[in-house]
Amino acid sequence: MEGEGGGEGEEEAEDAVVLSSRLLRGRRQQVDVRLTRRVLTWKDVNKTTKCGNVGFGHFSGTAACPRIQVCEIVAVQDGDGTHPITEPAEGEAVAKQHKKPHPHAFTVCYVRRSAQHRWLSRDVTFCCGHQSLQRQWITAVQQNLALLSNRPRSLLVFINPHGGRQLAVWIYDRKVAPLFARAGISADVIITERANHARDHLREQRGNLDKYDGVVCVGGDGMFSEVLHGLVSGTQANHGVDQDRPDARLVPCSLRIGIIPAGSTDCVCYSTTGTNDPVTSALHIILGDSQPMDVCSVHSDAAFLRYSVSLLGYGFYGDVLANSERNRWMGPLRYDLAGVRTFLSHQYYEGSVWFVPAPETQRLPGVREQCVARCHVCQQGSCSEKMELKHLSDDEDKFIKGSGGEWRVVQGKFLAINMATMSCACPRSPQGLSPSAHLADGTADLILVRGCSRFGFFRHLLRHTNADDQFDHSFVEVHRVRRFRFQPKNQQLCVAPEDPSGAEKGTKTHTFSPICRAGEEVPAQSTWTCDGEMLPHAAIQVRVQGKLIRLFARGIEHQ
Ligand SMILES: Nc1ncnc2c1ncn2[C@@H]1O[C@H](COP(=O)(O)OP(=O)(O)OP(=O)(O)O)[C@@H](O)[C@H]1O
Repeated sequence: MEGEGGGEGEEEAEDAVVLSSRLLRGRRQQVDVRLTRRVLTWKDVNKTTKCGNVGFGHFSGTAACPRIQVCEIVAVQDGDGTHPITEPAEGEAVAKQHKKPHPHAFTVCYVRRSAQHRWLSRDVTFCCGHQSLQRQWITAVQQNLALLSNRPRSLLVFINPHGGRQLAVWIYDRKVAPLFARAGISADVIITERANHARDHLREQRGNLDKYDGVVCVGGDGMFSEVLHGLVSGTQANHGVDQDRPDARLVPCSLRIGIIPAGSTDCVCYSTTGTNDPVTSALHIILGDSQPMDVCSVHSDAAFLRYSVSLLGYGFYGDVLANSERNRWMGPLRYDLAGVRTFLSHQYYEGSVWFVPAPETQRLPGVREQCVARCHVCQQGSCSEKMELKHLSDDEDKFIKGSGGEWRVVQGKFLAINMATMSCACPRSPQGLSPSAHLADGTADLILVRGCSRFGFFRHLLRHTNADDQFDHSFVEVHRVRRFRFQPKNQQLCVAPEDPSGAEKGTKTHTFSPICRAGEEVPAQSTWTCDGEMLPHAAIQVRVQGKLIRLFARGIEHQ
């Protein structure tokens, strides 16, 4: 990450003062302003507060001595910052417009943290005594910013005008484009005209994407999935990798992906930034952070089906999606309706689940340690990302062949089989489906919900929305896995059990519900939901591909 020094000498260089002047902050406040390679800071000359003696880089910012990390500066420009993107209060904006700008002012736009992981862009304006000093300051800050090599300069942006509440174009034009422009990012924008437009464009143009530093999708998880498929498939095609082979080691994508949330769920965005706020996401993109992410490749016996980064769900979640697709016209409300219907049907499905567990060194789910920014679990083996990927894959093979790594099997009747490659947090479930799942540790969490009472299942679901442990039920088991297979028991006549133990043994046939009556034939197979898209196969095999993509995101910061 930018701003992290190497040796002592380098740290000293980063703390050496690049420029220091007495300026006016706004119109009246006299401040001493200092710029190092890492930090811009200032202190009120009329206040006696000590801001650190040697170099401003060593004190933490206070109200009296604010401090901005250079790597969190969005832009510097001349003028007094009457820019609409900082969204000042209405009266403030009007008042500012009527003020005559100071002739030698310059404004620094930077990231400020707000509650619940939201980032805001804020301006601070300094006024210089003469033009040459103003130019000196602007040039010095710009030169510092130019050293931040991770920042994107050129982006390809796809906007889905039909996602979520159909506000994607408005969100991009009003909240994101002005920030990109201010940060000096050029963007080629494509408003999609049909489903899979973005995916097909990325595949077809895969030879012409070198001019971009990344691809941004403005939409929901479905839109992200399109971009993911376009980039991953294109990369494999470029490298001659046959993605139909379930054992193929996929080549990581070189382009990073940015997500501007404008969908119904925005789970990928929420799980990687901690919020679903377009301005926050735009700022993550501008700062050029990199969050590696695991991707699951999903195959049927015959061929490649899809990639997944969040939830593969069979049974409950598969049925919710199938039911909700019929009511797309209802918008996000369709998920509530489908959720209630599916819950009331209380349907379970029989089959066999095989999995290769992750090595014991990798923490098991249940330990509520969240994946956070610069997560030490995901950073294990801190060589280059490509080396790390090779490392993981080699380990994986040894592990699978080795004594502790054989496939394990669980058979039974399941209300839900979920495989979460990330926490799957979203505004409705802030902890997510698997709160301690990691974004880039090469594993996924397999959550098996066996037959249980309707009340028990309700309690389990309810715990997704609060801080209680949703795995703390006798009918839920969780495994951290690297590979997974599912085979449904075909044409099984399923009967909802009153007694969960009866369900486990498959003996009890008494039913309790007017919705699912005794002896009523229910479909023997559910469908899979793969990151919100339906899969037409019940029998699948899945492999976690470690750190296959990178997002423009920092991960969730401690607050
Ligand atoms: N121009 C378009 N017309 C119709 N469908 C589109 C278009 N562009 C993209 N799509 C498809 O729309 C689907 C839904 O889009 P998106 O994910 O943006 O919104 P959402 O489904 O409301 O949100 P979420 O996936 O977060 O629940 C995606 O599967 C995408 O392939």
